[in-house]
Amino acid sequence: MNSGESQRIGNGHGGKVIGGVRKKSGHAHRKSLNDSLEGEVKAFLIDEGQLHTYDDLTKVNPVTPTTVLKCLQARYRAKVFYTHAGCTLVALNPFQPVPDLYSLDVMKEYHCAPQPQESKPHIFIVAEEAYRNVQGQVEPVNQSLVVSGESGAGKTWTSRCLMKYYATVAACSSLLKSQDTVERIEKRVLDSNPIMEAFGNACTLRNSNSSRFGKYIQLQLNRSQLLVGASVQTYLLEKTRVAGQPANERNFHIFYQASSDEQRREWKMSHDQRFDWLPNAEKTLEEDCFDETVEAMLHLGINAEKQGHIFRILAGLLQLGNVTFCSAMDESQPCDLEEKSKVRFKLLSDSELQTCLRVRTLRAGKQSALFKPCSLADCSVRRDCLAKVIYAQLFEWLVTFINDSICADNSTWCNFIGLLDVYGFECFQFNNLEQLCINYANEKLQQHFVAHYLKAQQEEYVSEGLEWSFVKYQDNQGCLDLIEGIPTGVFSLLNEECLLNRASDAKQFRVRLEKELSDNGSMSWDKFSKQPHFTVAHYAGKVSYQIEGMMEKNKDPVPPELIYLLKKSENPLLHQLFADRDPVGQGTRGLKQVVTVVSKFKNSLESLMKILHSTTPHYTRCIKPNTDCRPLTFKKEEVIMQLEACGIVETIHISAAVVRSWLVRRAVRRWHRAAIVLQRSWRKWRVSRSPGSTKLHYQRSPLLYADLHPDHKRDGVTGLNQILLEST
Ligand SMILES: Nc1ncnc2c1ncn2[C@@H]1O[C@H](COP(=O)(O)OP(=O)(O)OP(=O)(O)O)[C@@H](O)[C@H]1O
Repeated sequence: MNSGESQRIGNGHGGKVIGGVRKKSGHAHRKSLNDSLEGEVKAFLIDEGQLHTYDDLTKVNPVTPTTVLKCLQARYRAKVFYTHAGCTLVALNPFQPVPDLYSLDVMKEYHCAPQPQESKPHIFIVAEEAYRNVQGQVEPVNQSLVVSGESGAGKTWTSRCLMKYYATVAACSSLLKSQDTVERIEKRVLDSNPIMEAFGNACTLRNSNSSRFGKYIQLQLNRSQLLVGASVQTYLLEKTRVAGQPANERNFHIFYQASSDEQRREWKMSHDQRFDWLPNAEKTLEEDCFDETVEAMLHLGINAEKQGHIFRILAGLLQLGNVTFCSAMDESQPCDLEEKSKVRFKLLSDSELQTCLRVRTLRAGKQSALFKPCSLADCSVRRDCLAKVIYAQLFEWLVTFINDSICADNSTWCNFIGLLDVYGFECFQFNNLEQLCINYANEKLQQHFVAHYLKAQQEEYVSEGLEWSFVKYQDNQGCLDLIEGIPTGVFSLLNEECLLNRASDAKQFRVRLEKELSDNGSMSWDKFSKQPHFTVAHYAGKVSYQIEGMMEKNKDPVPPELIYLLKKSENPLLHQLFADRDPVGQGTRGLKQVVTVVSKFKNSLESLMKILHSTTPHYTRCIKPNTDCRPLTFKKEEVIMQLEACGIVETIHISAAVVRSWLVRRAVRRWHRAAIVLQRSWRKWRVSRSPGSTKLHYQRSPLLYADLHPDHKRDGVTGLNQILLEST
């Protein structure tokens, strides 16, 4: 997401840009690649011809960064892009279409397979497992598919595949009498994608179709497990992009889609007018498909009239971006508008807009008001602020509209499968509030992963009376306390600072942080840095955050006079977007009702975590094999950094420990005996599957049966209440 105006480390070519944090020096990476090319590792790697056959990394022995990397590399070379890593599916991005990998036939194959987990690793296994869990009604019935990875790794692609899978296997409409495609709910659910991507994605240095927001999509299923609706929740749209794009990047796709020659004619804009907020317009991307966006909008009920309002707003924003200011001759007067800025904004009264951008209104009581000319810099800030607030509100309106169009009535659905597509860890040369929020979200998800899978599994074995040799895992609670702790976490202190009726002072805030948080092991400071900053040791690596500008970003103030102006717009949609907005309730210094960016983000993340905790999660880690997005190119250094950042080796260790240390080594004998009983009384068992394990639940203790049939062979173990099987 946004790194402000800061320059990013590397440019997508140098290999230092971080989505999954690059936490080690080059030297350290070389070391981790070569550390153990001896003994067991050497012996394992000797049979290079076989490495691509390891479809589950828990079968690799020994599990080291080198062995895991080599297997993935061999599979990639063999054009095998999915590999299990215990409870996680690793998806390597091929960066080119792979014929028949996601075809209808392949979907059917996985959907109809008696044991899908025995088929080749594929994202459809994850999809099918989740789907069968819903059918099996084993608690928790609702499912979450968590897709993570750095920018360009393939999260959006994966989410789209998953949605298409459910829209196919859980299709409801074939049962309906209406053949009208507009009516088809699954089509409408899929149509939400091009709209959200047009308005929320942009071409960045790392990905030509980068999602600039996080999203959680709930696919709603009825009692017969048919898709009857969906809802979308979005997080942290990078709205700063609308009013300024990092060098060599672009604005949101929709601006390019809607400013073709044909569209310009319609909006009465000259075909050669240049827009400051439309950089790199000469680049034509696959994503610039206006017709698809418009068609999807129509399907979802955004009719031609509403579309007209939307596109007029977008055209107005581009015009606004061309407004520039220069100092007035007389300093006591408002700044002048540059000559080229005298275009008409068309959405608001021109004279009122020009006043609002250049003159601050200070209210003293209800009646009297003082007018103060803004500085040159302030004028630009107000212009950008106007654009950001309009675009963010428009995006929110679209999401609400989409939800109204695809969400099923509460009485018609009973379970859901949620797809979470979130941004990976970010670490740029300069990091600010956006990165802190994103990295905080990743810490929460990592904790969820650890808590759900690792901790829960260890506890489960203990409660089942099974022998378990504990595997160490990294607990990131300390880091979370540092960020979200009340009253002395970074977020709380930041909010406190923002509520004080005084101008923000980065140095002062830095001193406050040091005073309150110096005993937290996850926080540190570079004593030689001139810029006020703090460094957080995230589970995926250290990230330094600039303090300058952080308070302003957190307050995200919108001058009340801009909101008053927007409320008066003659564009019905723009008017509607701001009709209920209280102009003074937001971002005005000193007011209690200030809702800061971090408190909003923390609240929405807490709701998301609650949902995730109430579901059975399935994790997919997307890996970007090279930073240049080149087809079928595997850069070891790039991959290993991502594997380390998402803790995949640790995950494999634990999954492998689960399988080897007790499933196979100690308790397999008991399972041999129980299996035969299972075959006879299968119907009495309920099966729940997640990658890496299968659980069979029975009302009575499986141990009762364990002694009856001593000679049957399968890999698994009986606990006190469950039988756990190793997935093959
Ligand atoms: N399975 C796949 N097969 C073919 N191409 C793929 C696959 N996955 C990803 N890609 C290619 O990689 C590009 C980047 O993928 P995607 O947009 O899904 O990344 P992302 O992780 O969502 O990135 P961001 O966080 O920036 O949104 C896609 O536009 C597509 O060209």
